[in-house]
Amino acid sequence: MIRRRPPAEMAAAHRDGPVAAAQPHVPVLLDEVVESLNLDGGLAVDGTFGAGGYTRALLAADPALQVIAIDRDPQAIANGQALVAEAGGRLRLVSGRFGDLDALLDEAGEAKADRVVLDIGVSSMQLDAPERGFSFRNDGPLDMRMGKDGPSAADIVNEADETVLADIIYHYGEERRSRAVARTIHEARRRGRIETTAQLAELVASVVWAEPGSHIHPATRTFQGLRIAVNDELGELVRALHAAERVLAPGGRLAVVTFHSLEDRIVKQFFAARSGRSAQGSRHLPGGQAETIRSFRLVTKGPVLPGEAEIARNPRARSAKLRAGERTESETPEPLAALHALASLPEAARGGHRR
Ligand SMILES: C[S@@+](CC[C@H](N)C(=O)[O-])C[C@H]1O[C@@H](n2cnc3c(N)ncnc32)[C@H](O)[C@@H]1O
Repeated sequence: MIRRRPPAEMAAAHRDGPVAAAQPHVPVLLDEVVESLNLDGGLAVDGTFGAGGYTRALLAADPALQVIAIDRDPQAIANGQALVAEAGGRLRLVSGRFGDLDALLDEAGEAKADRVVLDIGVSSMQLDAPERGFSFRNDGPLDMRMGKDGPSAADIVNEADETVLADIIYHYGEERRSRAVARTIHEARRRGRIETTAQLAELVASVVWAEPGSHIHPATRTFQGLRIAVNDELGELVRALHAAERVLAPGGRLAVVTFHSLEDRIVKQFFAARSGRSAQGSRHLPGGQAETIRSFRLVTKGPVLPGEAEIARNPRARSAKLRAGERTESETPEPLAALHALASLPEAARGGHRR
């Protein structure tokens, strides 16, 4: 593995080097991500620019690397302009969704990439800004959109059928009391629109009780479910994995960091199918044999987890998992239908959101 600088030195460059600055979002598994990408010049795509933590480290770790960084949040793009200026022509910042990664690359005049990295989820800046409506800890409008387009959480909470709400909260939030939560919301909205995060958190807390000894707020799972639905987070992830598979040059690498089991299951199954570790996605040949197209070789055999020191420094890292693979020379196989199914709600919920 070509490592241009040892991780400690790289981290120091990341903190103190010419492209270092105060950061509101602490990057998770940073050294592990950079190492898993095995940088060697060419073009890297950071699909989740956020506060620029990964992009900054990639630029610092490999002076020959060009980076295209994507984010769907206009605020992240605006904040990133300072880093674009510092990077001396090596960084292009693109507004868009990582699910459209290949189309965005095409628009930037690039057909292939050598590295793709995704750090799934919300940034601390998004979570901590009450006006973005992601958190029940600070009252704010019930928005939760990472971009500024499409229905907000308030639209879904106030307009979706009760069964659709229950499905979102159950499947994307993994909340066992989903039906009770959906019923309570349905009844409350007859009295008026639910507009703020505190209003919703209070409604949820009236029917979901904190587990004994748990510090988790009773509304955590409901908020997670709504956030995933509002931003189509799992659908975006599935589209991005397939897009990365199409754009990566042979020998190119894909690294993905996830923060909960729904996301990790998708990434794990993708790499398992594409590296031939599971039969999913095998093509059946005449005569009945199955042929698996191995489009990736696993770089990480299992998930890479943060160490105790990182978790102590940054508690948000505690549920992070990194998986990485290297693109082989094989053709790009058919998309994995099973992954799209994993990202979708059951039939009842599809299209059930009345606008
Ligand atoms: C966890 S943060 C990334 C933090 C970044 N790695 C850093 O070190 O600063 C995730 C970012 O990805 C963005 N994002 C989430 N889903 C996206 C999507 N489908 N397309 C583009 N950006 C997305 C969010 O807006 C957020 O800024």
